[in-house]
Amino acid sequence: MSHFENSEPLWRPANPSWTAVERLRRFINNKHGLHLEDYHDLHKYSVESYAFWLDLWEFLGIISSVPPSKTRIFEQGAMPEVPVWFPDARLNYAENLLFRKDDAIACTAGGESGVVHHYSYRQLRELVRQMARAMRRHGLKKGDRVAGIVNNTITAVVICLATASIGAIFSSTATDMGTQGILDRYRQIQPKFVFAETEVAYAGKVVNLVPKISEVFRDLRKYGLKHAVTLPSLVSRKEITVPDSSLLSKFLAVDDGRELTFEQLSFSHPLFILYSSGTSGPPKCIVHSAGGVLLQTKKEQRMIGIEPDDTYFQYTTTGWMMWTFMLTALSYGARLILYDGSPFHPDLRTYLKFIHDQGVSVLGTSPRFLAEIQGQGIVPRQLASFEALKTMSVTGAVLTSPMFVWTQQAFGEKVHVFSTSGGTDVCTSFVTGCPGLPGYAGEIQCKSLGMKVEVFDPYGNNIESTGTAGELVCTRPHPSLPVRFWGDESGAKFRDAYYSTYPGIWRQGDFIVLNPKTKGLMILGRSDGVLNPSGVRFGSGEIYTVLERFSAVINDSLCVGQRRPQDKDERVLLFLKMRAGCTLDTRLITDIKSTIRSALSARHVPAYMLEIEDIPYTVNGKKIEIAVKQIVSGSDLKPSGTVANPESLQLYYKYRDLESAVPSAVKAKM
Ligand SMILES: CC(=O)CC(=O)O
Repeated sequence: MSHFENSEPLWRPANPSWTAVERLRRFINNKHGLHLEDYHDLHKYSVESYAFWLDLWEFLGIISSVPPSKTRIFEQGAMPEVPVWFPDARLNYAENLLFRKDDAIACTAGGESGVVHHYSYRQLRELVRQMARAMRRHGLKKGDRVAGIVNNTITAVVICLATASIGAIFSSTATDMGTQGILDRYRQIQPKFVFAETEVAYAGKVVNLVPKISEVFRDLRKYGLKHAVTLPSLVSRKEITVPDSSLLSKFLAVDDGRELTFEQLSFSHPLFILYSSGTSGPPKCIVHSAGGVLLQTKKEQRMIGIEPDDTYFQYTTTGWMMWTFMLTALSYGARLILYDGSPFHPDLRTYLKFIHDQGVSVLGTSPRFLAEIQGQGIVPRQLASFEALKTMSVTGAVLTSPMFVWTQQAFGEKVHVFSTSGGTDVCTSFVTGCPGLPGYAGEIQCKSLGMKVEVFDPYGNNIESTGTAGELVCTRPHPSLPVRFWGDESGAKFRDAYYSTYPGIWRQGDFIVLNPKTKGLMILGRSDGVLNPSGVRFGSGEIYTVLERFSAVINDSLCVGQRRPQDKDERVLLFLKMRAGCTLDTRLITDIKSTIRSALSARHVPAYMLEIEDIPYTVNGKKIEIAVKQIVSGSDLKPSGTVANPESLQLYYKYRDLESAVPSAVKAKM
C-alpha cells in the first residue's frame, strides 16, 4: 500500500527565483564556485559540508563581536554526541534580536480582550534596558536561571531578552501549568529569579494565580530562589501584592539609567531550558545554546519565506518551543504578534478577524485549530479577505491530506500552506516547507537545510528509497543539538533519550515515510505509538486521516495499540469522541470500518471502536497516545504536569479488561 496518493501538486510556487532559499543557493554557488541547481542540491551540500553553517552565518548576517574563524567551524566536544560549534566566535542572542532601534513596530500584543498595543523597536529596547539594569542590580549573573510563569505578552519577551543580554538562562511555563508541573521543572533548574503573573483571563474567565504562585515561591526558596517578582494583573493592569515577593514596579525602580549592554558569549553558551513533554515522570530539562537557537531558527524562518516586512503570528503559549522559535523574527526586523488568551473566546470568527485586521502575513497554527474552524462550519474567506496572508505554517501534529486540501481552499490558493515538524529537543524543524517547491497534499515538502534526516528500519538501514515507513533519524550533528540536560552531569540520560536505539545516531521518535518521487515526507505518528497488529506496522496518523471524512459526527479520536501481558499479539483500539448529539452506532462503525478497509487495508481496521468522553492532550496541544497505550496494556500511570486534562486518563483504565468491561452490545457491534 502506498502512503502517497497525490500525483498533482496542491500548491505551486509563483516566483521561486526570489525566495530566500534561492538567494542562499546563489550566494553559496558564488562563494564556493559551485553549481548547486535546486533545493535538493542545496540540501545535499548542507548536510555534507560543515562550511554550510558558516555560509549561513554570513548570509543571515549574524551579529557578533568576534566572528567565527573559517577554519574552526566544528570540533569534537567533551560529549561526542554534542560537538562544539564556532569555538572562536563571541556573540549575544539578545543583541541580534534588538539590532533595530527605530520606530518600526517590533511587537503587537493582542488577545481575547480585544485590546491591542503596539511596541516599536525603540520602545522594546528601552523596556529590555530597564529590565536588564534592574536584574543586574539585583544580582543576576551569567549562567543564573531566570524562570517565568508568564503569558505570551510583551513583558515575557522583555524578561527573556533582558536575561539573555546578561548571559543568564531563561525558562518559562504557561500560567495554566499546575503547581506540580511547575515545581517538577523549576526545582530541577533552581532559578535565582522567578517572574510570575498574578491574574490572567482565559476563555473569558478571570483566573487568580496568587495561591499557586505563592506556593511555588515558597517551595523554590528551598531551591535557591532569591527574587520572586509578581507582574501586574493582565485583567485590571493593577499590581497585586503577594507575600514574600516584589512588585514589578519596585523591582524595576532600581534602574540606574545606564545603557543596555550585551555580554559577549560563546556560541554554545546556554540560552533556554525547555522541557520534554513526558507524560509520566519528571520532565527532562533540555538546555539549548544561544548560537544554536539563533542560527537554526533564523535559518528556518528565512527559508520558509519570512521577510523583514512581514507580520508573523505564531499562536503559542510561553510553555511551547514555538514561543522561543518565533522570537527570532525580531532578529531581521519583522513584526511579531503576541497573543494572550484563547482563540475560541469570544469566538473563532473574532480571532480570524484579528488575523486579518492585523495584516498577518505568516501564520503559525496547528491541525487541531484548523479542524475546529472546519468543524464549526466557518468559511474563513467569507469573514475576511486575508489579503496579507502569504504563508501558513502548520505544526504540533500531523496535517493530514484532507486537512491540507481544506486549508488550501479555505484560505486561498495563493497562500503557501505547509506542515513542519521538529520539536523541543532541537528547537527547530527537521522537515519543513519551502516556498520554492511544489506542495503535495499530506506531504511535508522537504528536509530542512543542514538536517541530515534519514528513515531507518529497526536494524539501522536507510529505507527511504523504498517508500517504507521507519524511524526519523538525524545522522549528522547540527548546531541546535541540546547542549545537555540540566542536572545530567554524566550525559547518561541524554544518551538514553536520543542515542540508545542506534548508537551515535539521533532518533527523534517519529514514524516517517519519504515519497521517493516527490522527496516529500509524511509523519505517521510517534514511533512509540506505532501500531503493530500481526506484524503490520502503521501510524495512528493514517487512521486519523481517514476519520476526517467523518468530522461532522466525530469530534476527536485516539488510536492506540493494546498488548497486555496475557496477549500474544497487539490489537488496535480506536477511541472516538463524538460531537454533541451524535452517537457511535452500528451503522457508523460499519461505515468507518469499510472506509478504513478501502482507504488503507483490512489489516488497518481496529479491533475495537469505543466511544469516549475525552481525549488526553499535553499542555502544548499534542494527543497523548503513549500514556493511553500503557494504561490499556496494564500499566498504572501517575500523570505528569504536562497533561492538560489528567482526569481524562482515568477514562481508559477500564479498557484494560475490555472483554468484561465493555457491554456485549458494544462487542456485538465490532
Ligand atoms: C516544530 C515542531 O515540531 C513543533 C512541535 O510539534 O512541537
